[in-house]
Amino acid sequence: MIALTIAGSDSGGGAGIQADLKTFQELGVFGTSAITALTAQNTLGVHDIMAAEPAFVAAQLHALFEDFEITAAKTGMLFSPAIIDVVAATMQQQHIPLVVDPVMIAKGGATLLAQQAVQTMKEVLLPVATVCTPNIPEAEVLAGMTITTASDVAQAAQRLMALGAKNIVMKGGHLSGVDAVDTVFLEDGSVFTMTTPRIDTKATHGTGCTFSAAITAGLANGQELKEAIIEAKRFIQAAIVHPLGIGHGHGPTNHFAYNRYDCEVFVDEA
Ligand SMILES: Nc1ncnc2c1ncn2[C@@H]1O[C@H](COP(=O)(O)OP(=O)(O)OP(=O)(O)O)[C@@H](O)[C@H]1O
Ligand SMILES: Cc1ncc(COP(=O)(O)O)c(N)n1
Repeated sequence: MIALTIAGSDSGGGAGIQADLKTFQELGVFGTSAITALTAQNTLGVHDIMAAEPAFVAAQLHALFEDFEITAAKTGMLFSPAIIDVVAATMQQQHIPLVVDPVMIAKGGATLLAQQAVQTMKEVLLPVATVCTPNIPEAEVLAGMTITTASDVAQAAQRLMALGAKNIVMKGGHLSGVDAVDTVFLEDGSVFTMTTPRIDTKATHGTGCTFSAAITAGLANGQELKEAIIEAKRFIQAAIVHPLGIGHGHGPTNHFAYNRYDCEVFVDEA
């Protein structure tokens, strides 16, 4: 099976294209990539960004879809309105599941999505998203509201679905509490939460990239969306529980942990 990631390169290897390809590999999927930007980055932060020309992003996508039977794709850092336009136009023509991880700001605070690109993301990318996986700050920006309670989470998810995203995973990594709880809103109206113990660690660089790549790998393998989302939560939990101890800042998660450790994900249907 073949999956595609459309995202930025993280020279430090913990997030972006590198995290996505490692996750695809671990989950038994052949990974292809269209790179939207280069970042000079490590676990301490982003030093510099060089965006790709939108036409070159289009050229990469054309080369991939011309030759490969890609069965699922994901987006990560897209940086500019023009790159989002290219990606949305391409994905509109491809009838495969698309996971949109609406990456905006890196852990260290660097801007990975230009301010003026938020509107483009809402207008052209969310309508082609099979599933969108915002963290709380991203959901606040896209839904245009503050999120503090569970009912805010539900209202924000409804707003993103109204913009065209078919299914939503609201990630709870940025909330407080003893557990890391994600809430999933599916197209058929069903809602469920996924709960794992919150791990007290600094090694959470690229958690969102890894999680969305794992969902994409599951979809590429032909799993049902719900099954792919729950399996992705198991994957990211294993990757956080067993950090690698690399770098001096927010270290990368451990993409090799999944097949070696068994983590429980508690699923609660609302
Ligand atoms: N400390 C933690 N312990 C357990 N699970 C966590 C922790 N932090 C995040 N997660 C889980 O990791 C996944 C990614 O969530 P998160 O909210 O961190 O995404 P993100 O902010 O987009 O990540 P990033 O920007 O680092 O790529 C979610 O399933 C979330 O519940
Ligand atoms: C190329 C790229 N894509 C995504 C992230 C987000 O990951 P994080 O929020 O953990 O910094 C990143 N830092 N770099």
